[in-house]
Amino acid sequence: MALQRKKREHPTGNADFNELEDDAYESVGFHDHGDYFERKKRKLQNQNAALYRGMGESSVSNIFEGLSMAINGYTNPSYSELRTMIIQNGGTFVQYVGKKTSLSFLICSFLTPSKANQWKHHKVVTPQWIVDCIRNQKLLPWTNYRAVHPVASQSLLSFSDAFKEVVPQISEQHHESSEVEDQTQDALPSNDVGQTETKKMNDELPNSLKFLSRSAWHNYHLLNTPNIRKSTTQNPEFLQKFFNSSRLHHLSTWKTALKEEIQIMTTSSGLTSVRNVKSINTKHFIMHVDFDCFFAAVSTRNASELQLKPVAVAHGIKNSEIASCNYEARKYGIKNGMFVSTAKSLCPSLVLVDYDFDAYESVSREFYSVLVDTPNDYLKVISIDEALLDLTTHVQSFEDCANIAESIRKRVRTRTNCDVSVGIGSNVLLARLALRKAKPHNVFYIRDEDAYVYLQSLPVQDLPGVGPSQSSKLFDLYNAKTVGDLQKINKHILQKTFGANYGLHLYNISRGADTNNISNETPRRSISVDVNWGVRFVFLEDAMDFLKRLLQELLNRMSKCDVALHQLQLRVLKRAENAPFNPIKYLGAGEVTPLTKSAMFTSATKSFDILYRQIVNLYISLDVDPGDVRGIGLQASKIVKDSNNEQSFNFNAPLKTPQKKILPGLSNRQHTQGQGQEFDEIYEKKEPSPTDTTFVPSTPYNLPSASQMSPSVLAQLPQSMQGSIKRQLEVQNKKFDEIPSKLDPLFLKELPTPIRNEVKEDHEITMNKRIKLKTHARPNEKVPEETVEKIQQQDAFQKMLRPNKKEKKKNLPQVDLQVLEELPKEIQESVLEEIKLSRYDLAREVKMMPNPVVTFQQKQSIDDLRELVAIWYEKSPRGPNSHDVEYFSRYLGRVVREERNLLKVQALIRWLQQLNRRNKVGAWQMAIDRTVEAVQEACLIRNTPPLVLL
Ligand SMILES: Nc1ccn([C@H]2C[C@H](O)[C@@H](COP(=O)(O)OP(=O)(O)OP(=O)(O)O)O2)c(=O)n1
Ligand SMILES: [Mg+2]
Ligand SMILES: [Mg+2]
Repeated sequence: MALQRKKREHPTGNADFNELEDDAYESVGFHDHGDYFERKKRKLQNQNAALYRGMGESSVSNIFEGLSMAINGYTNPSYSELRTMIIQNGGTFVQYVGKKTSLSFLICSFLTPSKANQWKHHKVVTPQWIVDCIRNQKLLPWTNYRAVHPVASQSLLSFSDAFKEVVPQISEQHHESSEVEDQTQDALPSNDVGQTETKKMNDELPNSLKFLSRSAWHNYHLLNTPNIRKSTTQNPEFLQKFFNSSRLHHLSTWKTALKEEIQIMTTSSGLTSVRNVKSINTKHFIMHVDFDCFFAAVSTRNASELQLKPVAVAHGIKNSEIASCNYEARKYGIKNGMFVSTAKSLCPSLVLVDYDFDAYESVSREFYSVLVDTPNDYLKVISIDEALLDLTTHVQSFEDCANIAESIRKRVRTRTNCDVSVGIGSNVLLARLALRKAKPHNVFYIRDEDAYVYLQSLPVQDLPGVGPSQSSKLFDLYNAKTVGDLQKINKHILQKTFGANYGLHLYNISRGADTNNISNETPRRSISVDVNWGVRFVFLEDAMDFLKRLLQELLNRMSKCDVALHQLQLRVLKRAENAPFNPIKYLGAGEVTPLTKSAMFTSATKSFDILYRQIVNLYISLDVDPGDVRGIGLQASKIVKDSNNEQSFNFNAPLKTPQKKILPGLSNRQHTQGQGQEFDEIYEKKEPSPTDTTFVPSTPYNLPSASQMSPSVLAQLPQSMQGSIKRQLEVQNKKFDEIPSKLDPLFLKELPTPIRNEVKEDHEITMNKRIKLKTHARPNEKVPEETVEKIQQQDAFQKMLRPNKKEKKKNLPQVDLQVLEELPKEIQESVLEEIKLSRYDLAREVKMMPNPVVTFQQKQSIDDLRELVAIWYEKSPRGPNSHDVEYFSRYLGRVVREERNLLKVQALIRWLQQLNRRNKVGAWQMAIDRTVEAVQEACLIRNTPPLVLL
């Protein structure tokens, strides 16, 4: 092909940029980056002009003639090589893209998801297209070189469809739907992103993506498919839709609502009189009522032809779970919770039906109204389809109970067209075991005298609280498979093996004895929001964005209950090591490792800003790669009524025992709302250990535990302060005149290390001096232990009000309580404000909300700052100027102290570390060390734990 040699016009006109050249090539100090961009722009324009001017000699072909092209991001070949190739082969190079429509091609290796979205209707090709076109001397089909994959030609799943995944309204259409799902699965990047492939991809990646982990990288690709993206946490409407479509969320919300309603109904109608049956000697008659295959039965209640066929309720696609299947389906071995694909392999004619949440709710209402109309001593909501009734004062025998049960069954059947089964026994355990036998469509009771023998044939796992680990231990150690085998094991041996309490529990339940009282309601102690489906992040910012939305949801729920929290737990499900990137369940969590981290707040809070800041810290300290997050949740615990901040919150009953401590306590297991059940199982409902807990001083007066409060000191305080402190002490349920003998070790343990050390040190140093002074003891005289302890306690409290050395330097007001008391109230308050500030910097946190954003070279977003840093690094290959390092370190320090944005600081330092990872330039490493040092200093000043930088 003959090479065309002709002079072409500069696309931006024939402007000569020579006169601008003087300063365009000067070296640039880091602090001058504002100018840097302007000069860079001019420099490039000059280079383009030069290229066009000299084209007469260097033009090699006209294959790109008439095409305008721009380059975006990091490319290989480089930006300038590509630019030369385009121009030399007849193309028009567009440096700054104004209107996308006038551009023929955008050349780039990768686009960020948002840019990919912006460019989805344009021709975006990889640099390889330019290279190959030139190599072949013709325009090759660009579609083979797409950098942005088109919105899939496959049928799209709308967001809600992705939850429904298919919409077979009692139909055989699921075959169609499986196809949709299969295509979606095809669109998923394969689980195994091979090393070579990763390397190849990395070579072409722009800097912002180069350092992504394999899992984040995988998610990046996954999320490039718009219909998948819509179904994940990346969708701003995700949470709302998730909760609307989540069966577990519905189940838990219904339960809470039902409990409240039933309590109101039974109290107002006077039907429930649990007090009548208090006596432990009374023989009880307990009834356990539960719908047979609830969802499946409700969904088919008006389709009699389906009732004889095997039917299951599920979202429809093969990797979704069966929520409920009818008893026809169970004949094939199908069970609730099984994957659709497994169920279909067991029974190919299985009919899948969709969820009908409204119908479940209305059927449940009918059911509960039947129960409320049944005379009873106590009615306990177990779930939407299940309840316990205590009939003790209304019946004489099991036969009476069975008659009532039959009547309940009949009435429910008439009203709902669905069946319930009923189990009866003298305690909850026996009623529950009887229910199992009664199912489906029946009533069964176990008399006390028959219980021992009846239980013998049951497998040990049928007993409540006997899980796989206990049953395998029983089998391994004692060859015990059935309850009969268990009955033969000596009580003491059981206690030795399983601990005193659980051993005794096993011994009792194997004999049908159950000490659980039906009316034992545990007060609600926590509220949580958890999401374990559709969670896919690429960048840290994705996780943070989502956590913001999750926190808002948690606060909405808390506000409905009118509570504030003392403890916040961040729960993360991390992809288990070696678990595939694509779990079997579509966008599910797959095999995960649960991680938790908690923050304690000494005074209850519901402030978005305070909580969000802690969440950022908690997330950072968990140090999970965003690409590996498969589930994420927040739990508010140690909740208190917001209005008076004094009582433990309880939905169901008046407060039994006020919480002993505000500080990390030893409360019992927790109840949760929301998507919590599954999470709680995963997290084993355990209280966080102190090492998992960050202590966040958020109380206006950061009290030592109540045990350290001296009444005489309290009495000296101004009225306003006394009131507040007393209220806090009341919550701690301590009498003011109680002075324990020792400093509370738990309190010390929960303080952040620097503060704990300070408190300890202070004690040690001052102890001798003060004790001698206070007791007027002679140098060698031994002061009684008791006196020493008392003085120590008073010191601990006084210390709070005493400015430390740093504060003295800052000329903060010294506190003289008598003077303070005499001051006008406003001034008192402002002085106290200062004290607070000096002690834990809390006042500043509250006053400064929202924190001022500290800008740097007029930039404030992490992305912009990263770009600046990248240019800085690129421009200083042998190391940065020391002034620039100082300048940057000071800036980061301010971000910690003023903007209080640890996330930003962490992102920037990590970014620098990443930039330097490849070349390992010593001078840069020193610069990084210096910035880290500056940041840690700032953390110290701010009194926050040191930043985790790995
Ligand atoms: N992990 C769970 C537990 C329950 N459910 C829903 C579907 C059930 O239909 C309903 C009631 O739960 P049951 O345990 O009572 O199960 P079924 O009523 O379906 O069957 P059974 O006849 O064994 O009670 O709650 C669910 O979707 N997911
Ligand atoms: Mg049921
Ligand atoms: Mg049930």
